[in-house]
Amino acid sequence: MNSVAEALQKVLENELPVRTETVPLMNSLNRILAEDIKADRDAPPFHRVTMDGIAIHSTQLLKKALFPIEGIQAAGDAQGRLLDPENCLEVMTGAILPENTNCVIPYEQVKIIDNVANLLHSDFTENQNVHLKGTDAGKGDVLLKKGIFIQAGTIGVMATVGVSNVKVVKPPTITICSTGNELVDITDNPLPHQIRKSNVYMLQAALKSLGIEAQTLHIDDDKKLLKAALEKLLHKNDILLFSGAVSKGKYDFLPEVLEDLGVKKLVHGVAQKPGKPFLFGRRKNTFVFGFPGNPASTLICFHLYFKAWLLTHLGKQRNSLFATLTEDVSFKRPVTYHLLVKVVAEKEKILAVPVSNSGSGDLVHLAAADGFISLPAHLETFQTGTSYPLTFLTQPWFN
Ligand SMILES: Nc1nc2c(c(=O)[nH]1)N[C@H]1C(S)=C(S)[C@@H](COP(=O)(O)OP(=O)(O)OC[C@H]3O[C@@H](n4cnc5c(N)ncnc54)[C@H](O)[C@@H]3O)O[C@H]1N2
Ligand code: MOO
Ligand SMILES: [Mg+2]
Repeated sequence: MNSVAEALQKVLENELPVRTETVPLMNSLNRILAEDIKADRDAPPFHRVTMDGIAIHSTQLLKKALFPIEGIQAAGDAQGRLLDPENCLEVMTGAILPENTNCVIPYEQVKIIDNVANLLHSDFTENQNVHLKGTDAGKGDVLLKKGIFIQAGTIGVMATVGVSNVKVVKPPTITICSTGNELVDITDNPLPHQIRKSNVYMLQAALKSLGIEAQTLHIDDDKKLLKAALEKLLHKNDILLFSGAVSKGKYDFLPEVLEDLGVKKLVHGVAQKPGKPFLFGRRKNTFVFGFPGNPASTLICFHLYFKAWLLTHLGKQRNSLFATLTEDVSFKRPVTYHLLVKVVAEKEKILAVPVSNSGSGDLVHLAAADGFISLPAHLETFQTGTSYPLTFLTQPWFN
């Protein structure tokens, strides 16, 4: 059986062809940037006043404390000029610094009587309270690199350099398929032996938080129906996400039907808990992920294999993160144990507090976890204070 690292490697080495599209700026939120964004001028574009007050020339500070006011430079006014260096101009935050001045003194530190500003002290320096032109970036500098996830701050940067349409990665076409005769829709009243198909909604939500809308389809545990549905799905999609039907049951037809349809199985079975029967295969440029049906197995495999693969090929730089156990854990089987945890920040450490649960079918405690830490297969005891790789379930763009 594959180790987690081997399975991940076998998934990651499959190239996902990437398409791009240009969208209006506001439609780019939660998408991946597909072009570098450069500064169209210096940032800031002019010497920007950062406090409301008076602007003077700093050479006057040693000579005098009284500065007659010549006028006002407001934000939005074209650059004015101080005519007499012994005078001052009132200036407002956001204004361009007037010519012949180089120092801004806030109103709180002057007293104005009869249109003359009296400095309360002389402890000011050149460029004080001035955000100098080009401090943050020069014209032509790359401000945003392709491959980043577009968030509010990123939108702000693009707006400031006048990008109204932006090139982003086009999401792949994905269908999420549930399998199982026990499953009913969420609007149905399940009979005692039935459950609602929660995995479909969970996967749809996980994709949505990556900015991807997916279709859904339910297929009953029937080999012929599954084959007919799959034949169509393989033609219409870049990616198929299945939940269920990948294990050893009499009605777990997915592996066999995929094989019949020429889908090459590259992974089936991983030495991990949960998620042992995880399946990954491809037919040409259509990729199939078979997540084991138990909810925790489905969501953990989604993050560990599918998301890792997708983001890698969409050009997103990925972070690795470790979290420190807050209690001793033992797990005696020689497989990687993905332990659900709450994540707590304490001083410079990220702590992983185990979330007790009754196994991979326990959706209630899955929802209470922030993520999972992966405890290596070659150890049986994991002591308080030791650290392990953390995958977030709740911070979609972090890992
Ligand atoms: N003899 C063996 N039995 C099982 C093995 C094994 O190795 N040998 N593996 C176990 C493991 S581990 C898992 S995980 C499950 C995986 O099973 P399948 O992927 O075949 O999934 P199903 O049998 O169809 O369903 C399992 C479980 O999940 C529930 N489920 C399925 N889809 C949904 C959905 N959309 N929403 C909510 N819940 C769903 C389903 O009702 C079952 O309870 O197999 C073990 N068995
Ligand atoms: O994926 Mo299974 O948990 O190991 O039930
Ligand atoms: Mg099964």
